[in-house]
Amino acid sequence: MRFEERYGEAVTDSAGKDDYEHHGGFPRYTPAEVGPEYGRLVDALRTLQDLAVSTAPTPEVIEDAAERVEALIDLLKPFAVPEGEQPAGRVLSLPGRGSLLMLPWTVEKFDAEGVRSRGMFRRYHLGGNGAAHGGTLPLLFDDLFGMIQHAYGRPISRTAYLHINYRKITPLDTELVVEGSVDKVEGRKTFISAVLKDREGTVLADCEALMVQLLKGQP
Ligand SMILES: CCCCCCCCCCCC(=O)SCCNC(=O)CCNC(=O)[C@H](O)C(C)(C)COP(=O)(O)OP(=O)(O)OC[C@H]1O[C@@H](n2cnc3c(N)ncnc32)[C@H](O)[C@@H]1OP(=O)(O)O
Repeated sequence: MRFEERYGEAVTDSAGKDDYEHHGGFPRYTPAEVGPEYGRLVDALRTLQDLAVSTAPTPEVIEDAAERVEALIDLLKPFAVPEGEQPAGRVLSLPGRGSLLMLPWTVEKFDAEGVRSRGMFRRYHLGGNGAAHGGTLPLLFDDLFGMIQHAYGRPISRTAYLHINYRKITPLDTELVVEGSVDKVEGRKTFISAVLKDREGTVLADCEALMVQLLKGQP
């Protein structure tokens, strides 16, 4: 069953029940409806990112590629919309919710007990010597924590701190799983932790964070 079918109702329900005054100055985010062509585009753009950082073309090919990318920019530019209206980041069924910024991982558990997501770091996440760049792990954890506290029913909050322990090298092109949950809530503060493991269950990294609920109008 697709994530949207399984969890879309719960996500929409909790978003609808929120008192929006408690969401600081954030726009209202709702799941986006898109056709299969959107996932196709995002997937192609991810492969393009992989190739952009892993190829050494001739000057002629680079020139040709630059012209094609510039043509793509001209095609998409007229469709720019304000934050919250773009599908990117709001398509729950797609890896990384359809956002190029996010890790292309797929959520497979989303409830008050926690969130679990599965996927791979790709070539464009390379740090050095075959390992994922250290800066890509906070992105994975921070986005997971946003979802964890949303699934828990907490209002939109911002990360006050995020502490990662890098326990082992995080490999590229290898299926991994990350899972976390709320540890405790104290007033505006939500303490969350999560663990990144490989398929054998080896811990690659663990992370704990404090997220602070935004006050009315807080950016
Ligand atoms: C559809 C899909 C879902 C979609 C879901 C979408 C989710 C979107 C989530 C977006 C997440 C982000 O953007 S995160 C982006 C990265 N983070 C940021 O940019 C945050 C920048 N920092 C800030 O804005 C601020 O510092 C805040 C909001 C975090 C806190 O400031 P504040 O509101 O003035 O609160 P303040 O009084 O300082 O602190 C409140 C309490 O927290 C404690 N506290 C605050 N900071 C810390 C800290 N670093 N370490 C320890 N404790 C701290 C204080 O001691 C206090 O405890 P006590 O005295 O009460 O005990």
